[in-house]
Amino acid sequence: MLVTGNDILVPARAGKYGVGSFNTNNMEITQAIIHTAERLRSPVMVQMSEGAIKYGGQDLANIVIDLARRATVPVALHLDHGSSYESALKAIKMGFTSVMIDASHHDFEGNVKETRRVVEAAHAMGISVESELGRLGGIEEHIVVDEKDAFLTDPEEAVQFIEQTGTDYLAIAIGTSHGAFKGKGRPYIDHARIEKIAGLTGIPLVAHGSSGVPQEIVERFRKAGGEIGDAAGIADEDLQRATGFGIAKVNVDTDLRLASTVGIREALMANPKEFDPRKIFGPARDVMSQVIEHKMRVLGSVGKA
Ligand SMILES: O=C(COP(=O)(O)O)NO
Ligand SMILES: [Ca+2]
Ligand code: NA
Ligand SMILES: [Zn+2]
Repeated sequence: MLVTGNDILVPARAGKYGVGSFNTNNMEITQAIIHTAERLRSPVMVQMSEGAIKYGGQDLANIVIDLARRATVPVALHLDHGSSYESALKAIKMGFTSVMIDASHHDFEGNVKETRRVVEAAHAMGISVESELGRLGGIEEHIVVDEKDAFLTDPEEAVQFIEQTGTDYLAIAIGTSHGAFKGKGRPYIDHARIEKIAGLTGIPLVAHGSSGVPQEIVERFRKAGGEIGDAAGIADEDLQRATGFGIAKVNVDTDLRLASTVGIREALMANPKEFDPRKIFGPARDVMSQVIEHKMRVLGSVGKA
């Protein structure tokens, strides 16, 4: 069933488990996310960035909304990294049931102002809101945040920010970053900071940049002709510790990008004569499903629906 982000995340925070929020850009990715959630009886969030909206528009949103409505587990459609009030409102009009306003590149007051505007409008329409305090490293699709500017979330500021905005859930900067190269080897996650913020706040917390970049998938990507440097993601045990404190929404995009590309590359390599798109895009679903299943088991959302 199609539900709001709060319907999924408030129980997750209370139950100290995480729920995957997976980015989609087409039908096959959407099917892999929702069918795997149904198979494992797991709640799930499907998210579209502004880039995905540019790429697939209402067509893609309608695929997600229809699959979500027919799903036998709770599914929310979430706007990832909404960059403005207008973008958030447009997503709500498109049928999204959860929106992020990412105004974390503004100063505190600017972020509060923009976030509160979205919260008031979204709440008036029964939609829940994610906002962000602190700046992730790595590439945010429209904002390049280089290491020196990436600053971690201050726990006391987080309390103030939540009070002044009414945000339903909060993305915090705790050491993760977007993309396939999250720092040398195992990225540093500030568990003490997560524990402190969770201790001072009661709302679901969000971890961005939470792809694990499994080495097995990276190897398969290379073997199937893909080129990638020494890629690294967040370790499973780091995610498990984080969800134990209060991280309830866990964003995953890179793992599905790698998994779907592995499926397609392997299909093309194995059968040079193949030109039936179902035989080329279909295998991507299977590889993505394995990656999604692993993530849901790590987060503890299996059987929670
Ligand atoms: O935070 C993410 C995705 O992060 P990854 O690149 O680690 O999948 N989307 O908002
Ligand atoms: Ca941001
Ligand atoms: Na988001
Ligand atoms: Zn993100």
